Amino acid sequence: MDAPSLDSLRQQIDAIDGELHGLICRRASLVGQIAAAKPAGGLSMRPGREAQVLRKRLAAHEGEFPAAAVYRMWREMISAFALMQTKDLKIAVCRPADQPGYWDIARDHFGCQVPMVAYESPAQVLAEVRSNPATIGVAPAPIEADTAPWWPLLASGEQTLPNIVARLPFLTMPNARARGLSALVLARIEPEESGDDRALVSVQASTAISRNRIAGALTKAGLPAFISALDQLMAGVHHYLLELPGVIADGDERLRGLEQALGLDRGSVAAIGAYAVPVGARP
Ligand SMILES: C=C(O[C@@H]1C=C(C(=O)O)C=C[C@H]1O)C(=O)O
Repeated sequence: MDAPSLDSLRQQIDAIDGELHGLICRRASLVGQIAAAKPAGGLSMRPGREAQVLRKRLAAHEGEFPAAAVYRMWREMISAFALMQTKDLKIAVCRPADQPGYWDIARDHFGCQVPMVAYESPAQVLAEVRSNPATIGVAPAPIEADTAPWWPLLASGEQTLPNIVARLPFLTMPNARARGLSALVLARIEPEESGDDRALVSVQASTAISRNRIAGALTKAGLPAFISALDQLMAGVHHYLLELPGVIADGDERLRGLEQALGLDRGSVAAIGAYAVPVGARP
């Protein structure tokens, strides 16, 4: 049998494009119905649900077409749908002059439609998020070498403070600048379960606490063992950032138990968010 002509192959591609486009429009109208059922005002974004949708696509993917391209296409759709639901959605990105990679990370996640604005420091990003409930922040993920960590600012419990709701990149894009960078997403919504998550708990103390003591206190409070514990000293106060499996709400009584087990005042321990565990690098 003769190989099909280029014309006929292109006709098949045209037919597929028509179907794909039609399906995207159908998806959009379902998102419209979901949006109508959500409470008015505030952010429509559901980071846990988004992570589930993306994990499902990546797990089901096979063939030569790159998984990263599938991922990027879904991110573009989901972000456009998020903007359809929250018209004044905006992304405030901490993109220091010498770190352009954070811009790529944000754009790979939030796509080409949602307005993005660059700021020099995490404190500026936080201020933007606090001044507008429809602004989402992107700030460098904490590292111990940081001399002015931003995450302790999330622990005061004030009304306009956001939560950490995602970690980026969820999937590393092959052509992103500065691969290896990680960022956290800040938004004024509660973190939600995706099925594989890390809760972030901040502990403030006037004296140093050993990792062993933290581990013992977590057990005593009925909390799971920490996966990592970052230790930062700022203005004479020790700040610990604990990563625990799952999602922990700020009102969780076990956090009060942790304060007691560590002999700390009420308010010294705070849940500052959670993120869906990224799938990492895939071709
Ligand atoms: C459609 C929804 O709104 C947003 C868009 C999503 C999508 O396009 O799949 C998923 C989660 C939300 O961020 C939803 O809440 O399900």
